[in-house]
Amino acid sequence: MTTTTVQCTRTGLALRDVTLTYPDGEARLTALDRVSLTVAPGEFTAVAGPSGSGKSSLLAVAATLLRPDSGSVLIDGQEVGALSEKARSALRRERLGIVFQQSNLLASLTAVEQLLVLESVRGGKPRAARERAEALLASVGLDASKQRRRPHQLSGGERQRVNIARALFGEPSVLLVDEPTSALDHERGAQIVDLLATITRDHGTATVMVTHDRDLLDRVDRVLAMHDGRLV
Ligand SMILES: Nc1ncnc2c1ncn2[C@@H]1O[C@H](COP(=O)(O)OP(=O)(O)OP(=O)(O)O)[C@@H](O)[C@H]1O
Repeated sequence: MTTTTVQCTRTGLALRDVTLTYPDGEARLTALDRVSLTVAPGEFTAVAGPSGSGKSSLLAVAATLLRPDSGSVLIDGQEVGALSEKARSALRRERLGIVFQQSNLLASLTAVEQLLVLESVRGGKPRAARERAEALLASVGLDASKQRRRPHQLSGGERQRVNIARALFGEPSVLLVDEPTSALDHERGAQIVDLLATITRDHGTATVMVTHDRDLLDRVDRVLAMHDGRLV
């Protein structure tokens, strides 16, 4: 019998010597060039760099959505490359929270339902799940009336808060966030980054935020610069 639930302690995220290439006509384009990175639980790391430097590719590999050509990815000490597709998706569900650049909220669902839909997939107890979803949304700054709104009735910053709460709903060890401030003005962007810093501390997540907003980098524990697929 194959076990899909991964039993391991929280040690965060590690990438070791990761290289990723994409097909580019006859040749291959190197998007990640021997990248190594460790993010401990409770640590908030930003990856900054110009457009095309490989930031989203780094996040996709860490999110186990792309397999690197070589090197390894460890989530809570578990080597991802060694896992079957089924075990990888279980690991993703149980260990990873992902906030994508585009808000991929479902148009017909209220904020609280965006979280509850995940629980219905998991088959948990509805009442406890609702209470937890409401508490999480409140903790990211959405009051009861906003929790009942659909995405088009919320501002960009509020939608981003729903995205973040949804990513936290599965109690992830590793939180991966792609350009969370790109659609926001400076003040709202700063509030979102401060929120991510608080979450990292309170939930003990190993958080990686990709950004090219240099003004917000003094709010994180560590900044890594990406250039031409390399971390420098
Ligand atoms: N699916 C793909 N097929 C081929 N090349 C790709 C693919 N995705 C990305 N690339 C290339 O890989 C390199 C890294 O892209 P990536 O999206 O990781 O950069 P980025 O730093 O996230 O950029 P941005 O800040 O503009 O989002 C770029 O040269 C890009 O053109």
